[in-house]
Amino acid sequence: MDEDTIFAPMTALGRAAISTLRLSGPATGPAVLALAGRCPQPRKASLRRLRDAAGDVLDEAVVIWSPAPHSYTGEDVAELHLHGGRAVLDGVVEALMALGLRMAEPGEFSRRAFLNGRMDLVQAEAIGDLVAAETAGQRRQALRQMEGALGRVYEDWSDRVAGTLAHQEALIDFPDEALPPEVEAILTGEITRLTQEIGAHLNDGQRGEKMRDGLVFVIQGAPNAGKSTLMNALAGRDVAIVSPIAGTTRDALEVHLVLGDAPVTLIDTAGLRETEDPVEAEGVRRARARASQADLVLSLVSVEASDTAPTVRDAAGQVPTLVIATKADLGPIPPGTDLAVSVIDGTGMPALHERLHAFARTATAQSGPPPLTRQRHRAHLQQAHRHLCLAIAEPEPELRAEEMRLALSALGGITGKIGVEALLDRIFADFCIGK
Ligand SMILES: Nc1nc2c(c(=O)[nH]1)N(C=O)[C@@H](CNc1ccc(C(=O)N[C@@H](CCC(=O)O)C(=O)O)cc1)CN2
Ligand SMILES: Nc1nc2c(ncn2[C@@H]2O[C@H](COP(=O)(O)OP(=O)(O)OP(=O)(O)O)[C@@H](O)[C@H]2O)c(=O)[nH]1
Ligand SMILES: [Mg+2]
Repeated sequence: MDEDTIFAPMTALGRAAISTLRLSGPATGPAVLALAGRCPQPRKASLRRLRDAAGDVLDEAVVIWSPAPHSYTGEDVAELHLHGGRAVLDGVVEALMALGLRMAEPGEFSRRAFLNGRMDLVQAEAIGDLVAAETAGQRRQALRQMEGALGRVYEDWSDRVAGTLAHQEALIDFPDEALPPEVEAILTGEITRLTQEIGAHLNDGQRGEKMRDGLVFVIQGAPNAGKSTLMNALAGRDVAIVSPIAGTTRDALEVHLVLGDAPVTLIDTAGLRETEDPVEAEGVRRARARASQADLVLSLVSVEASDTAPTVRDAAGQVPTLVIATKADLGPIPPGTDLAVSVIDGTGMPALHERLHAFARTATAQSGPPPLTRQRHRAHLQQAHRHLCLAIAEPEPELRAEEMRLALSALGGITGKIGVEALLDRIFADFCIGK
């Protein structure tokens, strides 16, 4: 399969100034020769007319030919930068298929780059993240990971476990040799340090995962508290229907915001109350479900209402909650609220913005060593951590070495140096065609 020569559009399909295709694999050179008449100089942009098998001109294109291994995939690669258009693309695709090339699967170019040793899995995942990045914070995190900072952390742990494993095996193989008695203590000390470092990385408040996936803020409160009005004000547009009738919002409505560098999904929900109406009751159920999964609940209490702030705070349970008095223009602020706002006269809105920014900043803070960025890494690290803890507690040298081998293979699976085959489909299937 990797002997195939593949091609795909690199740019999204549709009307655009340029559309690009790339080819990768051993038949790239012959294909360029067939389309462009001759092969251009390596890694120099050259302008060529592309022709189909019948000799009809398809387009003029800037062609870049990069022979292996000096290319993105590490194979022979060519890029065709076309004026494009539907008929041009169709013509080029038809010509390439006739030459025995096939369309690439999503992520197949990057998969080949990985298999050819051009990047490790953590870097490949970072490229996917960079393509998807929507905020400056996500971009910085992905770039840092792409440049290898996170992979190096995992490589370093992997090397250290391998080192202690080698010593552990020496203890097994040469039990009677004159190894200093403190060797065992040194090994245990090193494994303990490793569990502490990995433990601290796992226990980082999910800052990296939250930067990558985005934070979720849920607006909750009694009917008519002003939830939809506040959602519209924070979104800066008219997303949700607002009315003086209690029970207006039924479905949870989402908007995407960028607070500082962090992506945030803000969700407006149905007002919480006991109701006979099955549709509204389902809305209330969904509101509670969303709030229980949130990073932050904005719990709204109208100054007109009789329910008190402490009751509202208790209702939110474990989730961090900001209790906000709404409609501050209509009366005195109830005690126990964190903040009072009025969307009518603007009271408290700058303060609310600041609180939300501060929360997002803290929850995704990027200072210090690179944070954990995805669930896949977390799962491997949890396994490695568990096996290292078992190794510390294990008195039997052979069994201890076995725990360390399991820890090593869990760590190796992160960067892809060990036991990787089964992972590839999962990782690269999420990529775009052409990446
Ligand atoms: N036109 C174009 N833009 C692109 C890409 C691409 O493949 N083509 N990339 C990907 O989709 C990214 C850049 N990644 C790349 C990484 C390495 C090489 C490469 O050919 N490296 C060689 C030669 C380096 C050099 O010219 O100095 C090497 O490392 O040996 C190319 C692209 C983003 N922009
Ligand atoms: N005076 C004043 N009225 C407000 C303010 N915010 C909202 N309202 C009014 O309060 C009423 C209810 O507002 P909504 O935003 O629809 O309330 P809700 O919490 O989404 O209500 P449900 O969707 O029914 O749960 C509307 O008539 C709004 O115009 C405010 O800050 N001051
Ligand atoms: Mg509403």
